[in-house]
Amino acid sequence: MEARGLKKTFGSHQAVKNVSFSIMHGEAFGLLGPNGAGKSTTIRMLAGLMAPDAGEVLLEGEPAWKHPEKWKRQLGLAPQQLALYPELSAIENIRFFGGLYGLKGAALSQRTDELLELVGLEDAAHRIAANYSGGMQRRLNLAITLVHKPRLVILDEPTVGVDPQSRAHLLESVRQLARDGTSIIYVSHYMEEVEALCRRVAIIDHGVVLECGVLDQLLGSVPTQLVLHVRPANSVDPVRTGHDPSSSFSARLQHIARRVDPEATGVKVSVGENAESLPTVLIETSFTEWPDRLHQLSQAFHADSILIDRVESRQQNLERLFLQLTGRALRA
Ligand SMILES: Nc1ncnc2c1ncn2[C@@H]1O[C@H](COP(=O)(O)OP(=O)(O)OP(=O)(O)O)[C@@H](O)[C@H]1O
Repeated sequence: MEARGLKKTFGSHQAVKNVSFSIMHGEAFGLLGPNGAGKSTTIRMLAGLMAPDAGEVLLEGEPAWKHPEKWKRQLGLAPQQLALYPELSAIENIRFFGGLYGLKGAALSQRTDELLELVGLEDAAHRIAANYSGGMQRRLNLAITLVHKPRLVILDEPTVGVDPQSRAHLLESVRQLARDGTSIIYVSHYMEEVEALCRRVAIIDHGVVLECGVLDQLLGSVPTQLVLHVRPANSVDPVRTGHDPSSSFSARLQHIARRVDPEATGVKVSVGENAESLPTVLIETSFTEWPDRLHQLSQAFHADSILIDRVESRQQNLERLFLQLTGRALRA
């Protein structure tokens, strides 16, 4: 499936300005962005629930609107708002929605059993959904989405507000789907879920795709960060005795940092960062450069009687990629 140049405006608000990406057969694709980025609007257009103002959705290279039956059969959307009947049990819900897709008899019974097992609701199968926890309702929502065995499943924030047990169940169900060859678009603002499930991602903000590609490659463009926790080697530590304000130690560090990195491109001194309120030194470089930088700094510190207590490596993750792309935290 491909989204090509999708646009959507509500009144004067351009919710989706220009969104393009494609999902390949059998892949788990993450659509990531903060609240209000335009994710739900995009997937509504992908699922044919909303017409774009411009652009189009392609299914196997053909405009999807030309084949509405195929579009409906091949796609399953689990929306953020639950789409189930609370007064029916899990079995009744699955059977009802299965019936809408023409399933009946032994095939419907078998599919119902498979789905109850996939989402782990066998024990609660006969209880009415209104009495389920929020997480169990989300799991039933997923089962209903899958009833017609769609080849592509779109999951819109499937774990928002669910308990840890249901979250684990949902994530395992998604992994199982992926193992079985179902294509998945996983929409979320939980970076760790997208990192755990998806091979490729698109990062969307203010209605545009900021980055799209293989997750590992995108993360490779995030600079390596090492935080050096340092202290003066002298036992009569001026910082601790109060004779010397920590700013003077900080000034020593600044001086060394500028000697090692005159352009101030990758070595920063931050004041009062660690538990002892001592300054820390941040090295930010490409993956290949950090060993040289660390070596230069440790030699300079040694010459100036400064000890490195600890070196902490910060993870290259989606949170930092988003920060690099937008200058903002993803959760903001
Ligand atoms: N039917 C609508 N009418 C008016 N504005 C809308 C409508 N649907 C969405 N919007 C607005 O469009 C923008 C994008 O909304 P959308 O729901 O697509 O974002 P999102 O990335 O899915 O965020 P969230 O995770 O909060 O749902 C938001 O500013 C939202 O308020």
